[in-house]
Amino acid sequence: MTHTGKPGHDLTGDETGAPEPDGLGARLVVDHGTFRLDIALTAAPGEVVALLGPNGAGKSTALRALAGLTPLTAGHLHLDGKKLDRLPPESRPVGVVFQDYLLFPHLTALDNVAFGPRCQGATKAQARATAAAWLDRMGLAEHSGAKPRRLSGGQAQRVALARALATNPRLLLLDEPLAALDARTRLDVRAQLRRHLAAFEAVAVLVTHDPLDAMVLADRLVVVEHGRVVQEGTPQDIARHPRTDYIAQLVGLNLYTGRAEGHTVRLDGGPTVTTTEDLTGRVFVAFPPGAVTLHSSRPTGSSARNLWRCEVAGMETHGDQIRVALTGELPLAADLTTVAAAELDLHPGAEVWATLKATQTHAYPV
Ligand SMILES: Nc1ncnc2c1ncn2[C@@H]1O[C@H](COP(=O)(O)OP(=O)(O)OP(=O)(O)O)[C@@H](O)[C@H]1O
Repeated sequence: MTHTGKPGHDLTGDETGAPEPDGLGARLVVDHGTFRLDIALTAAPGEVVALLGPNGAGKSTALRALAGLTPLTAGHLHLDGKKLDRLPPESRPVGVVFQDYLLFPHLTALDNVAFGPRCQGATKAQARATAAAWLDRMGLAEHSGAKPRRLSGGQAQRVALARALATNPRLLLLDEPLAALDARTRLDVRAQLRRHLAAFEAVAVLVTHDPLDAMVLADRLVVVEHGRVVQEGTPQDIARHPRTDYIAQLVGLNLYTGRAEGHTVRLDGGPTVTTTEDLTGRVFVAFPPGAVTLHSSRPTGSSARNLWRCEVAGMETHGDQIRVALTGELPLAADLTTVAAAELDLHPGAEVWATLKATQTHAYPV
């Protein structure tokens, strides 16, 4: 991947008169009645950024604003130093892969891909040659004469990607690129898409509410909730240091805030937790559900510094484990094997004791 490693882009752009760097520099403000999107978004050429967030967070609105399908209420949009705000969608150097691909049903795969170059002024022969090269690169050469209805979901996805890339976009937008695929196809297509995105030298922005897609496909995640950016960083950084409940749930962690004094954190409105980190002041404390051990009676002689009395609020299968939701002194999720759940005679309302080793917790400043 061709990371330029450029430091933070100028977000204010023309407001300061500073030249805009290559890549994407945007502040997208869109008013939809009671909903307001207001996010800053920057990306260097070669970077893949995922907008991740729950339903209704504003991800699609952001994508539509980048594509020019929804006008900005305020803010700005620069790409490779050029201002795009007022350009109509068809004049923007932007390629879009829509969630359901939106291939032209009456055109062959080849002509679907040739459509963009044709619109850009290529002759029919040139456009078809470009399209054939892209289909070949996508491993679809033998399907070039097929109409979309004869293509599998994974093949249609690649045709849509080829169609977007055939126009040489400086910004590639992908809206939930894998959502239309079944679980098995998804795995393959995700791996292929990752390779194509890695080879793409301009900016790619994808929208997803699937954390796995985001983590596998993107170099950087921008998490959006209620129209605002709540956290951004590398997938590893976000998984290790979630800063909202939504992100903690996505990455499967129990997350709390509190005040640290050395190795002890007094959780907001809750008990204390002993951690390995030595911190002072406001902190987050996170730990995985698998780090919690449950006991049917108060354990004696346990070396765990963290011991809480809880009540089982609910249980559900989670992979090959049982995830137990607990209330009480400290609301938390615990994962245990089916055998362990049976031995503990767990059921909603059951009283249990939870222990957690300090070494399994992770504290970091708010
Ligand atoms: N054209 C529109 N007019 C009015 N409100 C809109 C319009 N488009 C979206 N909204 C509202 O804006 C908010 C954000 O919607 P958006 O589709 O951008 O969210 P999202 O994060 O993409 O969600 P999802 O994952 O469900 O697609 C929602 O409250 C939605 O109802």
